[in-house]
Amino acid sequence: MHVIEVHQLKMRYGRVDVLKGVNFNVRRGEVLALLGPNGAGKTTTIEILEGFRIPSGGEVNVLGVSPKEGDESWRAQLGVVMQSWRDHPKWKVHELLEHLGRYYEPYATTNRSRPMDAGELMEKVGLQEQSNQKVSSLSGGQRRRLDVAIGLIGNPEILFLDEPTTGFDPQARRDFHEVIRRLSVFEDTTILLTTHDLHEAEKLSDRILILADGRIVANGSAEQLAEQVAGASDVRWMVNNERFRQEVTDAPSFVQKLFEEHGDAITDLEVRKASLEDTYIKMVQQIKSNGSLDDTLANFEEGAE
Ligand SMILES: Nc1ncnc2c1ncn2[C@@H]1O[C@H](COP(=O)(O)OP(=O)(O)OP(=O)(O)O)[C@@H](O)[C@H]1O
Repeated sequence: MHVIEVHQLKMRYGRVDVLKGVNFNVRRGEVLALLGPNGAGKTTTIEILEGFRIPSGGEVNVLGVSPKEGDESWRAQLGVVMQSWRDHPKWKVHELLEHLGRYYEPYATTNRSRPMDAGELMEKVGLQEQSNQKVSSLSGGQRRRLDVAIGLIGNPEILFLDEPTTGFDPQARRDFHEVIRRLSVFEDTTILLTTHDLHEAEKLSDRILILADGRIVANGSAEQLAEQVAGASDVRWMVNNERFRQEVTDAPSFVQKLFEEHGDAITDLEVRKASLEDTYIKMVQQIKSNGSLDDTLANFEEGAE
């Protein structure tokens, strides 16, 4: 079942078309990463799904409801972590979470208890030591952990995270990844996140969408995206102390031919699969220089979930 459906979504600010017809669906329990260069329209897309912006065109459904018509009980099923919040400075961390949690009490269901326990949540996001601290006294990374906790307090069906790990130290990042994995596996929470950290996207998500030039230009797992870009593997080798390097699509047969040709003269052979970063950079560069993707890369939307 699709809990998010986006069809021909368009958004125009003044004379600029930021979204030119975006299509994608998300299944329950899926973790989806939305990637794209600065200004591509990721926040715009997420905020339309949250009901905070009205699109210029197209159809959007979140839990079967058009966000602009979503009522309080619809909203209570969503968790939202926006790009930056600087609110509630005088509240203590645990008081704020308990206070916000009370809003969700009437929306508990047999399948989903609401709210989450504030104490357990603080532990989950690593804020137990700051429980009695005022929000204004938190560091940037601690404040971001609180933002994530605020997004989770209502035990949401769908969690929207806009660059959630900005300012996280490596341990906080790892803890956060664990929280997301557990939510997806044990709570069947659907998660849509934006990030500029491609390792994070690769590690966390079941599926990746790349938004560029107002459209979804890639849609698939990190491996599927790499396969769609020509030269999916990077082969490096040495023959007679001379270094060689080539990008190839079929690494095993290329390496076999190398050995047939040079035999034992080959040293230092290395085959590296294209990383998500390689794929991403290649796709975005191609769009910048051509205004579109090559035919080989185009029409991802045909196969969009
Ligand atoms: N309220 C607005 N009025 C006019 N233009 C806007 C508005 N909000 C966003 N934009 C423009 O729309 C484009 C997309 O912005 P958006 O914040 O959605 O991009 P993004 O992909 O989230 O970028 P980033 O990675 O930098 O966060 C940008 O060019 C931005 O300047």
